[in-house]
Amino acid sequence: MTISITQPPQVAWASGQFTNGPLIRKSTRLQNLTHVFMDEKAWLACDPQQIVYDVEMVDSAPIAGALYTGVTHLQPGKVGDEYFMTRGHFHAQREQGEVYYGLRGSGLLLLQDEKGTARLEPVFPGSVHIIPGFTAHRLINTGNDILSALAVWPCAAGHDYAALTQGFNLRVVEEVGRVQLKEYHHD
Ligand SMILES: O=P(O)(O)OC[C@H]1O[C@H](O)[C@H](O)[C@@H](O)[C@@H]1O
Ligand SMILES: [Fe+2]
Repeated sequence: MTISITQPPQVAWASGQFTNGPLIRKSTRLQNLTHVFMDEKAWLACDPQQIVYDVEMVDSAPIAGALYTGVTHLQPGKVGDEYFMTRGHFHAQREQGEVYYGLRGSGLLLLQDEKGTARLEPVFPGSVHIIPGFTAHRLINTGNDILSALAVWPCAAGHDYAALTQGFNLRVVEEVGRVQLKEYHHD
């Protein structure tokens, strides 16, 4: 019998930084987020090269039944008065869920079902978010520090961005120094 000990990937809980493991990294910049923020003029006035979020995920084989693990690091900032956020998506395989764990910073997880009903959960170090199937999800950074959250999701889930071209119905903005929610419908 041969026994082998394999070093697993390691993540530092306080920062969400991986220190080991086969990793894939992807940066999303303001220029990649066309029609994502409400204020088009403010978006055009921003530095297109500015990174909004980085995703670092464990490079695992997408075989049947497998899961992906990754950390999203969302920068603090705003476009106009709207806080930085991820693009957000439905899963291509709609029934597939996902789990997010807040690691650092503070923000909101926006969840929107297929009828367009939206709700929010606060994200903070240690928060656990069960994202059901048939639910679009987006992270929003309402704090002054990087918001980092670890995600675990089925490889089979895939991403469907096109289904959200009308955007999310709920927007999170800063008004007179406070976090405010706004209903928003694309015309
Ligand atoms: O795909 P986005 O909406 O840009 O979000 C960025 C990433 O956030 C999380 O880490 C999800 O688990 C990933 O599947 C997703 O790709
Ligand atoms: Fe997802």
